[in-house]
Amino acid sequence: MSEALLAVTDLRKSFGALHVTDGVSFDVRTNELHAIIGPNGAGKTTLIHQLSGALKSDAGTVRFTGADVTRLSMVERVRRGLARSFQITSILDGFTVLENAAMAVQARSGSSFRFLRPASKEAALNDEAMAALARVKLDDRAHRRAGSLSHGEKRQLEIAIALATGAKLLLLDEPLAGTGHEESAVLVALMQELKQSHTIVLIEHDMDAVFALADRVSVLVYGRLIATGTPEEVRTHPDVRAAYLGEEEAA
Ligand SMILES: Nc1ncnc2c1ncn2[C@@H]1O[C@H](COP(=O)(O)OP(=O)(O)OP(=O)(O)O)[C@@H](O)[C@H]1O
Repeated sequence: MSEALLAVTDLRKSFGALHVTDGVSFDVRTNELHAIIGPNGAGKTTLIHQLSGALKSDAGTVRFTGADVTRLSMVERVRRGLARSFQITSILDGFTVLENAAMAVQARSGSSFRFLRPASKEAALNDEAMAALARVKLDDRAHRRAGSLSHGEKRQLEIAIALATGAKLLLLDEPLAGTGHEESAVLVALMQELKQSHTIVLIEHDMDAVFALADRVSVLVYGRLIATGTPEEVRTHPDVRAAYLGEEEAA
């Protein structure tokens, strides 16, 4: 767990006069779960968009597997294994769960299945898609319409879609938002398991989940990282307690 899979240096993004990402530098090591926390409006989602390529950075660099990807599009970053778990809106409700995952495999592999005849091509796509669904424990829902899934299951499907793209690093933006207690427990267990094989950058407001899952935590406040460390280091950091975790934690 030492090599940096993702290295972010002095990243910047402004909207008008508002410096939303204000010189952010951090790295994510292979096979770590790195959580980014911060108060509402701190700039977490903007940062994730800059990492995924959904938003162009004004300045700074993003390096992934040693290569500079700062100017690459989102599609090119996904091809290299940097995938954001897409919002629920990107799930195609009218298609089955399996078809949704298979489309992600196809988007990634394009040419790699070209030599197969159509029937075996479809079988190969479906095998990979089923493997991704099995990873998120949705294989028993494979033939249901995606629109019939519960909210939590849709979150699982989003993660399966990211896995099906062949992601090495998963960018997860508030996967627990809007989930109930049971759904949230399923997703936490899933992330616990996924971090054995994947590197994960997690944005999450649920602090119990963050402190249970994260190897390291970075704290973003007004577009700047005020601390990066183990959950314990961050929890006891005086600036973090003052700026973010609040009086009840500091008491
Ligand atoms: N496209 C945009 N144009 C103008 N301002 C924006 C834009 N996107 C984000 N902002 C502003 O940037 C700031 C950071 O927003 P962002 O959504 O990145 O924060 P966040 O930490 O993810 O917040 P939350 O925890 O509430 O999801 C906010 O003040 C927001 O209003």
